Amino acid sequence: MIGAAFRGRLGSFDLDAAFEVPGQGITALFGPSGCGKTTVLRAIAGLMRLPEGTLRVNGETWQEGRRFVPPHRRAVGYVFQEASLFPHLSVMGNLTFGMRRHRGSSPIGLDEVVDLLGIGRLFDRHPTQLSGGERQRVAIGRALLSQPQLLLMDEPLSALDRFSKDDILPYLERLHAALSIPVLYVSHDIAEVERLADTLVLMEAGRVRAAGPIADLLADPALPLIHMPQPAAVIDGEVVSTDPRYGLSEIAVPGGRLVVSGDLGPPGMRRRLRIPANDVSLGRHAPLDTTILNALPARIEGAEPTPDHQVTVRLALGADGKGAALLARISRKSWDRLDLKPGELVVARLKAVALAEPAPPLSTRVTPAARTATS
Ligand SMILES: Nc1ncnc2c1ncn2[C@@H]1O[C@H](COP(=O)(O)OP(=O)(O)OP(=O)(O)O)[C@@H](O)[C@H]1O
Repeated sequence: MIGAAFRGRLGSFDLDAAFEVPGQGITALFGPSGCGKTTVLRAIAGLMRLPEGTLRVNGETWQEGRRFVPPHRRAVGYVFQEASLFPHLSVMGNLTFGMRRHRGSSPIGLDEVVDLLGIGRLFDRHPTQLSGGERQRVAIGRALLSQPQLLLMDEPLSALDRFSKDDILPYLERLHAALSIPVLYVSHDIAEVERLADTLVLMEAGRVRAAGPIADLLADPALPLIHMPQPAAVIDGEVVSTDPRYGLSEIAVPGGRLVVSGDLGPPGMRRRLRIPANDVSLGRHAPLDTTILNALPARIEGAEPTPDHQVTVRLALGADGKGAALLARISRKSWDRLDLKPGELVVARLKAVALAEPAPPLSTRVTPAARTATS
């Protein structure tokens, strides 16, 4: 468990942010520019001491009352927007600088980091000879080799162009799958957050508006995320089977099974699906004759009107309405014509193409089992 509460004033900015999140997985600190995300991260690293603060990280107290563990005594890896590599050192020199070998029960080895981040062939190069994405991968590797108990990432992709971002995201997903180190990830890009985060801390003007599992917050009618122009649901599932003849995979999700384009890996592999609300339509009956592969029963939980004559319908998959949260954005006219109401059972139709996360460029993903085998 990571419990943080910070209060203080920075110039004219008032911070009063408190949250408690799981001590594992990726937690995104998300919110508009200037809401205090970086300030919270710096306070967690101990780089800034706010007058009132409490911080506990997986059983250790780093700040409380007069107790303040100095930054160099906190086992934190920090990755900044721009990779701050030592220009005079090679990639290898940068990776091994400050490398700690024995901390915790399961130290991360150089080979494992190099393999996870795909940086083996860069060893002899200097930072000026690397692309932005490569530099950032090396910076992440260096942070991991300091054997952190907590990895802090402050908009690690924001200085990269779209192409480099797409290049590096799968590596972050691999880290997520392979390592047990908790990550606090600052971003104001919802697409990044939807793809990576397990938990979301939603910040607004120095306060924490909400904190919890990302799937819940995305579909919460009291929060602004569902009212974004293109809201989406994220659903974590597991590969059941693949069908190479049609290039499809079947994914078990809470409340049903979905057919997704592409080979998403061997049975049992965890996969995250992002389903834009605009790609979901609703009907009262299962379609008899359609090109749509996914038509699942779902219960209507509620509906939020939008300013442009549409309705964002909140659904829970499964006939019992106990499955994963799903969103559908439909026209106000369709909502009225079908006379839909909260509590009713409908059939949610999803376009198969809308389900796949961007195709993984790596032929395999490292699973937790693989890490256990190598550590
Ligand atoms: N040392 C400081 N002195 C005075 N004001 C500060 C200081 N550090 C940050 N601020 C102010 O605190 C507010 C929050 O800044 P912070 O960098 O934490 O926001 P952010 O959410 O990370 O923003 P962005 O997404 O743009 O990076 C801003 O208004 C900033 O100007």
